[in-house]
Amino acid sequence: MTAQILDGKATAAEIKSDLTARVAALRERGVTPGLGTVLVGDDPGSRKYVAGKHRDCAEVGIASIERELSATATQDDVEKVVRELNEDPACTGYIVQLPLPAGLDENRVLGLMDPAKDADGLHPVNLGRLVLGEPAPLPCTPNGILTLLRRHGVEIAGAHVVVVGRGVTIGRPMPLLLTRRTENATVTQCHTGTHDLPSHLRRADIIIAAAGSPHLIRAEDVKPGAAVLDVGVSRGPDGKILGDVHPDVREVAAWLSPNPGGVGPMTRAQLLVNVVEAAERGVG
Ligand SMILES: Nc1nc2c(c(=O)[nH]1)N[C@@H](CN(C=O)c1ccc(C(=O)N[C@@H](CCC(=O)O)C(=O)O)cc1)CN2
Repeated sequence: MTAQILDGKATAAEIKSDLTARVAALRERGVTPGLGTVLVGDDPGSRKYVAGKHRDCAEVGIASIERELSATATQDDVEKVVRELNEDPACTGYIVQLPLPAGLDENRVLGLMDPAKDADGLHPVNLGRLVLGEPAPLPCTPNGILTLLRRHGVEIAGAHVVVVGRGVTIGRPMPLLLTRRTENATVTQCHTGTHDLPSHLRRADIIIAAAGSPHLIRAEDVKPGAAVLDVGVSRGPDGKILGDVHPDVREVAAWLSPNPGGVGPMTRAQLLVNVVEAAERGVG
């Protein structure tokens, strides 16, 4: 078996094309959605992701508001920018690029954001709403993964999904989305403390690998016919992306998300969806 590709790049392009029409409709009503980003420090990966977000904005007609702080920025400096974006009427939604440099309190920064402008769905109020099943902006990578599966016709209802990872952007919220009544998946959450990871992986219909551990998921750990989503981003000595999934998995899985070109573009597309939805809510 050779896996079919879960093509994030093509799916994100479809989403962006739909959003372009919705943004044009908003602009006709005098509303220009604006995405703010807060980038702290000089991590090249974070810089690249933020630049990509603004390129996407330009593509669909969303205005960009960029705030950059140096690696020596203090907690107060970051919080000041967050307060400014909370008050800025041109900013419909914004994100604080994670991770923040060591020494800064990420949770405190996220908690200071206006939940109505939280384009990442990572504010504690919005994560709480997700737990309670109330409407909220959804975290971009988990929601992007669901969209990617749905648009390729991969059955989620009744599937046994193994999520590997427990970080705030993917691992924690992913099972919350998958176990909603609209999705009806059964989830096993694994992490660095899990004993005998392969025994869990082998029972999965869908594997979501977000551990940041290069080639952690090997072909022999994957049930033939499973769908495998590679979310991990590590870098080889040449700077190229090394995903969590070994390339041989292609011969066993029925569906595989490439990395790059799979979940990453979907994360960016879902961010735009959150910004446009916030602007649409604003006009009623
Ligand atoms: N505030 C947030 N911080 C972070 C998030 C997040 O959702 N919100 N997720 C990740 C990084 N991320 C978005 O910010 C992100 C990661 C990857 C991509 C992407 O398009 N990747 C490309 C490859 C790019 C490359 O060559 O490096 C791909 O997969 O094709 C976009 C966004 C952590 N921080």
